[in-house]
Amino acid sequence: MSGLKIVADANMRGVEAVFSQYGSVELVEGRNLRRGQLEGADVLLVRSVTSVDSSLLQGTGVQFVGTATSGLEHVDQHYLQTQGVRFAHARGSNANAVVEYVLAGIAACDDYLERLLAGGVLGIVGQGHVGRALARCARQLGIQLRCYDPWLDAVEDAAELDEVLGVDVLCLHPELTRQKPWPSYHLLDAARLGQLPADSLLINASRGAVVDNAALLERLAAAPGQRCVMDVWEHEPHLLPGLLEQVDIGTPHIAGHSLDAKLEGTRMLGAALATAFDLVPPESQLAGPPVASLQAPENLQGADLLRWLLQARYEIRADDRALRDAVAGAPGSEVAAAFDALRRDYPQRRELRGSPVYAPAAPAAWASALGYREPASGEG
Ligand SMILES: NC(=O)c1ccc[n+]([C@@H]2O[C@H](COP(=O)([O-])OP(=O)(O)OC[C@H]3O[C@@H](n4cnc5c(N)ncnc54)[C@H](O)[C@@H]3O)[C@@H](O)[C@H]2O)c1
Ligand SMILES: O=C(O)[C@H](O)[C@H](O)COP(=O)(O)O
Repeated sequence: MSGLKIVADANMRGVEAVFSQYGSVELVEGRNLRRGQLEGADVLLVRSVTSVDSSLLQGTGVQFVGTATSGLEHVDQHYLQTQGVRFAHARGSNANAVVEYVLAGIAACDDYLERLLAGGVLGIVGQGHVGRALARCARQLGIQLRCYDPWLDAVEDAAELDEVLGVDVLCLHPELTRQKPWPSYHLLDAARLGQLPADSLLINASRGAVVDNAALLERLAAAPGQRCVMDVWEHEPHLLPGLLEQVDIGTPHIAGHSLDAKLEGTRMLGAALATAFDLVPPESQLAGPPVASLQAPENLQGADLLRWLLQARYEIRADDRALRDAVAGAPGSEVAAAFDALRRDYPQRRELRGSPVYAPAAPAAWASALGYREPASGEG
């Protein structure tokens, strides 16, 4: 079956290259997608900003929904199932991008990188694609870990939540769920925020509502030594007034937005559509342009060298500045549009993983931890 009508979020990299072999591709703005725009559509491809449920799909002919994301709470999967609509997601496509974001955040905040390399402890909540990838990388860097994911039977470096809250750097990577007995919604409420060591770093790159944002604002006011990196916000694209000013680094939900991750998400959906409709696999290989090799400064070693490597491809402070500049002085009603615009027009970011890097002073384990490689001879 081909000649499909495919409606896709315009912010899905490579979507025309992959999907035009299966039919016509119409690009739409995902945040405000309405049922009327799905007239005649067979396939709907979304990102996290589109709620996919009966109010969007009822009465349409959509037979396949794909989301180029890991988080799935914007999709009513039960409704899709009852309607016989096939569903695909892109879990794992952006895991490494988030890992690189988290490490860049740690490296950019005070001396947390030094603390972790000197025996400090990294806590990870959630051991799915992102949490496991972060744990694997941290182990290879020699960092001590405490991991918590009560939904899984086997977790390496497992610890109870109370112990995980007591670490130097706490990273949140659960999916957003209200399901009992272990909901992640408001997992960090006022009481649990109060359990964090007063000089610890909290990083949330999962979903905003995993942390009670009002309680976080109070915590940051009451514990001036508490550091915080926030990529996701409760009720985004709206921000709780005053919260951005209190966090050390704030970004507009772009932790997973490397070009490499976006292309991989599109590729995964193309492969899933081909399987669902028994079509030939996508022809497009969807690789980003080659990246120039990196050469580490010879005078750097230890944490300074690692910090250089972590920031060579991704400057997290630039994303923080862009968000602050965009919302500074903007009336509340314009903050959401500014937040969405930053995501829509996000600059091309490449991953360190797969990059050619010349860093002879780096321990061999770092290359496998971070996934970079030695440049081939003559590679520029
Ligand atoms: N900021 C970004 O750009 C970005 C990028 C990718 C993913 N995400 C978010 O991060 C989440 C994790 O991504 P992933 O790819 O690892 O998803 P995943 O589905 O592979 O893993 C989610 C994990 O969370 C665990 N979990 C659920 N409730 C929990 C709880 N109460 N406590 C601890 N663990 C719990 C699950 O058991 C699962 O192992 C996604 O669901 C998505 O919402 C954000
Ligand atoms: O869940 C995910 O995979 C990420 O949060 C994803 O990057 C969300 O970004 P969006 O789809 O809205 O661009």
